[in-house]
Amino acid sequence: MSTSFTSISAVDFGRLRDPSTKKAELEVLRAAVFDVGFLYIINTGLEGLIEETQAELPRIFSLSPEEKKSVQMLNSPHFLGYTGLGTETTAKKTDIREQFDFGTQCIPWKTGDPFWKRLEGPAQFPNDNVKNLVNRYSTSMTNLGREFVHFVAESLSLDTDVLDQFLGDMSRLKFIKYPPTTPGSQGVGPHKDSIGLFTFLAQDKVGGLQVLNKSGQWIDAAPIPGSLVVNIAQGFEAITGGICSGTTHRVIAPTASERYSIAFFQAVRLNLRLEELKQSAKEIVAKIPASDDKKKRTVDVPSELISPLYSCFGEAQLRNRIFSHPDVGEKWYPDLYAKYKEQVLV
Ligand SMILES: O=C(O)CCC(=O)C(=O)O
Ligand SMILES: [Fe+2]
Repeated sequence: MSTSFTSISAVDFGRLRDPSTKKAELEVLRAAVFDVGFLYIINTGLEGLIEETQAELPRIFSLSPEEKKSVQMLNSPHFLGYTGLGTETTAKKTDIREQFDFGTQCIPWKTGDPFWKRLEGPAQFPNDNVKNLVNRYSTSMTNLGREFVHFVAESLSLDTDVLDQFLGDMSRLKFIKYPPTTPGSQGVGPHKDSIGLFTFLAQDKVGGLQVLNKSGQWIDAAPIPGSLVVNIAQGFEAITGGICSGTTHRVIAPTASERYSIAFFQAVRLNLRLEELKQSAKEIVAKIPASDDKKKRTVDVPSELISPLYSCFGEAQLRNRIFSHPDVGEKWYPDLYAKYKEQVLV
């Protein structure tokens, strides 16, 4: 999707919420979502909560190694918990960051449910303060995310709630710390967000986030205090038949001080099947402002979400998680790990 943009637009939620300015701002939103795939949203009303949560991150990451280990992701069949430095690889290089993955509250998997439903379950919290903060932040982001997809639908002159049918139950929230390191190091390597419909990211003041345009240039997504950076994830890519592909991005590791960020991955409904998706997405795809040439374009990076190998989004996402965290995948899903290892994405 990414054209040769050289800057990233800011979409003003205040103007979207005001009937007298909404129409003009929906145009800005439409161009940002459908031509670039990356944008800032400002004036959401969540500036205070974002600031408060950012301010807590240094304290949370300075918990003792024992406290972190007690909530490690390896404990969780839902891929929720703490992962330490150097355990993640993107684009064949080791990422230099540590993370806590949480999930929004949901009805957990029970015996008899489909196997992929086990992706959803309780989060692990190191203490009650973190639990309260995570739940408060997640609730606000869930509401904001729903409001955002309503505006996206309206920007295409579609019914406001047309995208609601794709929303899932358990969104994922990730606290991330990048420690300072040698110049030119990889915080996280070039990637598209695999899980979710859209990602809503709050970065601190340090910088380092970059977005790839179609000419192969890395464009800085410089910090704007109180804003959220929003980008298309592979769920929305699938809904648009690949026309709106996720935009590749990366983080250059900081050199002088820690960098902290908070990523909210908006859930896609796990029981969504490919056939059902194609059918229900038709109306949306027809309205997307792209050339016929672009409409025919297939997705450039293989995506589990639109592969016929997997029965539904839930299975596709489970496969994705198993490979992103092979130690967790092999521990909790040994049979699937062995099966998926043999498959090549088509
Ligand atoms: O930390 C950031 O600014 C971006 C993180 C990111 O892209 C991701 O975790 O998917
Ligand atoms: Fe990302």
